[in-house]
Formats: sequence, C-alpha cells, structure tokens
Amino acid sequence: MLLIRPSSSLLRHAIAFRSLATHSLSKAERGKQLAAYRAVDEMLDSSLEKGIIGLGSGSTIEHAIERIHQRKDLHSVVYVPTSFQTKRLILHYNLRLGNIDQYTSVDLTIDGADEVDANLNAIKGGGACLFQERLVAQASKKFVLIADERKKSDKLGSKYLRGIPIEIVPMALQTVLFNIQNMWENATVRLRMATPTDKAGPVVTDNGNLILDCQMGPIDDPVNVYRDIKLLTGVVDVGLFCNMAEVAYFGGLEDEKVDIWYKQKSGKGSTVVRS
Ligand SMILES: O=C(CO)[C@H](O)[C@H](O)COP(=O)(O)O
Repeated sequence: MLLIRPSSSLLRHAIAFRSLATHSLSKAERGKQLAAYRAVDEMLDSSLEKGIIGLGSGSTIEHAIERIHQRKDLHSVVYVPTSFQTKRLILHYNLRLGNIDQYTSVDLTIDGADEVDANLNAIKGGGACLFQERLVAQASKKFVLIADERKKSDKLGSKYLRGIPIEIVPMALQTVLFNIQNMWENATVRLRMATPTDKAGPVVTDNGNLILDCQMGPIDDPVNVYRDIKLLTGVVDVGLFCNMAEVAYFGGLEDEKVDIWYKQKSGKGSTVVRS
C-alpha cells in the first residue's frame, strides 16, 4: 500500500480558516478587526523580542493573530494559546508556539469577550474556552480585551443574553444544575448543545467537559456570583472574569473609531478612564 504523507503546507491548508480580507468584512467583523489591530499595535512592540504573549480564543482574536502575522517584528515572540482553535492558528501562521506548562509567567494576554462592563469585568466563554483562557490570563502580567462596540455594557448580563458560561465535569451535570437552580430560583440553566448537523449531543470543551449557560438577568455583583458558582463541586470554571482586565479596545461598527477603556490608579484603588 502506498502511503502519501501530506506536506506541512498541505496540512495547514486542510484546515479551513475564515477569510479576513478587509474588503469583504461585515460591519461587525470590521469592528472586531479595528479593535484587534489597534490593541496589537499599541500593546505589543518590538521590545517584546523575547516576550511571552497569551492569545485568547474566538473570532476577534483571529484578527489579532492576523495582525501579529503581518508584524514581522513580532515573530520572535512566543505565543501561548488558550484553545485548540488558537493553537492551530499559531501554527497556521508559522508563529512560535509555547505552552502554559513551559511559561507560567506570561507578559501579556489579549483576548476577546462576550460582554464588558464599566469596570472592565467581562463575560467570557461564548466559544467554550473559558478555562484555558483564565489559566493563561491569570498567569499574565497584563490582560487586554478586544471586542466590537456591541459588547460594551453597563451591567454584565444585560447584553450577552445567552447566560453565564459554566464549564463542568460531565459527571456533575445533574448536581450542578440542581444546586444552581436551588441558589437562584429565577435562573434558567441550559446544557449547551452542539449544532446537530455537526455533532449530536452537547458541546464538549477542549478539556472534555460540558458547558452550561446560566441566564440570571443583569448581574449586580459579578464577583460574588462568580465565587458562589465556582465553589460548587463539579464546576471547572465560570465565565465571569472580574478584576482581571486592565484595558479594553472596542471597534466601532459605523465609523472607523476605536474606543479604549483603561484602568488608572487613583488613591488606593483604580478608576476606568474612557478615551
Ligand atoms: O470567551 C471566548 C471564547 O471562550 C471568546 O473570547 C468570546 O466568546 C468572544 O468571542 P468573539 O471574539 O468570537 O466574539
């Protein structure tokens, strides 16, 4: 039998990536691209030559990786992925791939978000990658969010209506459902299902776990909600990223503007400045 070994370039092209050509972008996609390009250009510079950069997951981060690919001065940097998707993109663009096992201290991580509030707290996990995203973000000296302007919010839970993503160990499905329902009577919790034409049954995360989406309306106290859910046995992670981001870039849909919200130290704490 003749075995044909595909060349690495064939392998790369066997994986379908979205076309990100600027002329064919929708308004939403252009907003994501504006935020991603601006964040890469402002936050990553050539002085990071030997740097370690974390890369989040989702559609906005694809634009960031494309920008990094265009910026030849950023090719000696090591990139730590937060998902299967991002790992494939790093390889696709021939960037240097690292691993959180090798680099427990990361200089900076850029990631997308499903919703960002006025304190730079975020809902994440729309793409089911929240656990690895937090793992890398927590190891990072700086955490930067990128999104289109539709993700701006006054209160988490008022824009991203699918609910807070929660990654759970499959065996704990019933007990976690029961406990959340007990703690928040008005919450609606659903097991996230895969698209039936692609896979029957639930979405399975990169870690072999399941995702619940917990709708509880606008959230007054995301820090406590995060803590209460996280403490349930069987919960691996909760898609509330509080007090982590230092800056968020939002790309406009109707104009070419990028709004930047960043934390500035004031007294004992910090305030969020919008520019
Ligand atoms: O948290 C995530 C994946 O788990 C993503 O960063 C989030 O869902 C935003 O995705 P997109 O950039 O496609 O809007």
